[in-house]
Amino acid sequence: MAVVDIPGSKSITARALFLAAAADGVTTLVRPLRSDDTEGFAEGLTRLGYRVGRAPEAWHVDGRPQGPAVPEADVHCRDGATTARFLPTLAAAGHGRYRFDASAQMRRRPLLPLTRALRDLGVDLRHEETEGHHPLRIAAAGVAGGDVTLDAGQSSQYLTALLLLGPLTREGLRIEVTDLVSAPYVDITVAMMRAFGADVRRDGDVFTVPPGGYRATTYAVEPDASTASYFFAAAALTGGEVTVRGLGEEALQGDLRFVDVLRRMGARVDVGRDATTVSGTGRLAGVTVNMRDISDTMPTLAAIAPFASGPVRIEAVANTRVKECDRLEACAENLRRLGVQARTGPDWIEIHPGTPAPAEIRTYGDHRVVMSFAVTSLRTAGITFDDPECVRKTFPAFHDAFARLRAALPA
Ligand SMILES: O=C(O)C1=C[C@@H](OP(=O)(O)O)[C@@H](O)[C@H](O)C1
Ligand SMILES: C=C(OP(=O)(O)O)C(=O)O
Repeated sequence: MAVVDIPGSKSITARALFLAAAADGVTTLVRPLRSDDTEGFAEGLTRLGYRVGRAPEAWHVDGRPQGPAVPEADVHCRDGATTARFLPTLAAAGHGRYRFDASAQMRRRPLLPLTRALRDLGVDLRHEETEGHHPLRIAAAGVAGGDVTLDAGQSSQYLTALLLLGPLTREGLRIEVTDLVSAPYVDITVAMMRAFGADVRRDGDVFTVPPGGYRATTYAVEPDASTASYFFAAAALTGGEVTVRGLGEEALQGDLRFVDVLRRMGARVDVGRDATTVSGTGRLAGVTVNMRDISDTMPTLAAIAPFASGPVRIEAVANTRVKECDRLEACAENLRRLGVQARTGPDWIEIHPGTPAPAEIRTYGDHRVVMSFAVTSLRTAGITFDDPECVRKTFPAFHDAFARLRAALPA
């Protein structure tokens, strides 16, 4: 039996940094995630003139409701889509000239529906090279607010960015959403905005956010539920038992629902008040599952799928093609490298039972490809990675933590 402490949620840390920066007063973030994505977010805030103190257990942010403290800044968002989509939106509410760029990987990822919506709201925003991609420049002069229509069918982060902006506008925002993927992430956003003193109303597809800003607070960051999926999958695969502390009934993150998929496949699952336990039963059934709400866990399921007694089909995950890499193709390609049959369609992947053979996994710089196939390696000797350290994006100490887990699970 293993009891695991998982690092803080990337999504919650990123939102908390935005909210803290925009709030009136000093916010304390307890147990934030320390990883490339969140350090990059904090670094971006520092570039914009915010004071962010990063002590080991807690981060302290001096909020500035009036916006960035510097009239000009050049911000590098690294690989983080939360940074690359939320920070320009925060800057737009201030006054100054700001340039944002990102890594080659993040430059390939889209953000046009968001930048279009910001322009519709009167923001002077220009893409420097390719329309809808980083790098971009903003001549910020505050945002009046008003009505805007948004297609968030490719990424919920566009909607999160606009919602976070709402209280910082002069008149508030009314956002009509025509499509929405990864919906539980929007629930995280709304819950956290409320924790920072803002009001959000939802009536079907319409979100209304009145003006009024945010209040500083002390905010404790939950463990990351997407990261926890590798540890839960490991229990289901090996017949071991894994308890993740700090993720229970009250968890904000939709990705905790991954345990329901494991339960359908045959694992025993107990979601308690403040912890979740998965026990493998030796049974792993095939399953057809719609993962539109929890697609960060698609690679986790794909990586244990060959060990199921029947085919595993994962549907409604077209958006995973515009993540750190094209995850549908990366998963299928790597499964085939292991000698497992896998097929993909526009928004699905189907994996057949098989016995994975040793191979090198092509990671495409995607942390989730590494962490997912590390689970496969619990039952397949000789799996290596061309870039194992890309886990730094969300979990720099993953390999040590996973080695400890391996030692605690049935061989
Ligand atoms: O808002 C967030 O923090 C996130 C939303 C999801 O992205 P999409 O909405 O682009 O699917 C998720 O995949 C990502 O890891 C984090
Ligand atoms: C898609 C991911 O990250 P982001 O979109 O925040 O870069 C992820 O962590 O799986």
